[in-house]
Amino acid sequence: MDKIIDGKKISSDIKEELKEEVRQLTEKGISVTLAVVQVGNDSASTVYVGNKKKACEYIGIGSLSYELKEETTQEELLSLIKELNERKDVNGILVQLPLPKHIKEDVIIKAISPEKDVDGFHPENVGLLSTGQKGFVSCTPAGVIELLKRSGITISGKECVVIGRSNIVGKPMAALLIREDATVTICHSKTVDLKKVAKRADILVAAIGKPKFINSEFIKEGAVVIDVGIHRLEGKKLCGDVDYDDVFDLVSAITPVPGGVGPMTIAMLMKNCVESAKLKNE
Ligand SMILES: Nc1nc2c(c(=O)[nH]1)N[C@@H](CN(C=O)c1ccc(C(=O)N[C@@H](CCC(=O)O)C(=O)O)cc1)CN2
Repeated sequence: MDKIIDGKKISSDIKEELKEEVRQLTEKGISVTLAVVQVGNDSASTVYVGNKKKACEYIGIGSLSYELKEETTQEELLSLIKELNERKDVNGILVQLPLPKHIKEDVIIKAISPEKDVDGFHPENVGLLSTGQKGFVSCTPAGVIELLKRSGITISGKECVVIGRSNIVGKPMAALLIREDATVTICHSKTVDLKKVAKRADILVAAIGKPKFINSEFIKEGAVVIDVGIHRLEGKKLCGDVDYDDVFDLVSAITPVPGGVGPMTIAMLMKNCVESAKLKNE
């Protein structure tokens, strides 16, 4: 097993597999189309949306692009989603987050048809995951599971600690680890003695949103460390929630930032798009 978990390589393997799958679907007359919606011009979102469209193009997934201005109202966005829900030629809808402050994310997420919710954010899909049923799973945590499995890291029976309880990462991450038969603890800002709890982890998932917050004092020797954070430091260098250099000698495996979990988010989105097209044509 490599010590550095290469998300770039693993995501690129997944994209190759999906390319072949889409080729076979096309032969059967099944097309895959993702509608990509961005409201406003947050620079990071523009990069992510651009990378999603590039991935679609590479795999052979059609993409429809909607670049809406910052002042777009919630009603206008809801009306676009209604139109996309009804379109027979669209099987996936993605609304890039964060949305401008005047638009309620939960209202928008709920408006997307669960069958087209390739982000896995709709409460119906979240409910299916937490009750152990089939549905779309949020791409970042799904990507973490895929990284672990494809790196030969056993999850079953392991003590896993997830730091962060967001609806998009922390909570679905915990549900997925439970589904893989891990023993899971979720920590958050009110956790008493975070270092002590984190040090229990065989697999530690950091999704706190604080640059280089996790140092060697949080790590048990030999732990696997998965860093979900992405922060742009002054001078534009990227780092994660984990102080990579400080923990490196202690861990048995670790995801870098960039090149770890980030690229997996897009690969898993592509996987969900292909899945939704297959389900529609069953
Ligand atoms: N509708 C959604 N919005 C957002 C999601 C999401 O899954 N669905 N997740 C994040 C942003 N995100 C995808 O949209 C995302 C973040 C990071 C990466 C990535 O590949 N990161 C690279 C570094 C890229 C860079 O140079 O900035 C890496 O870690 O190697 C992909 C997707 C919030 N919004």
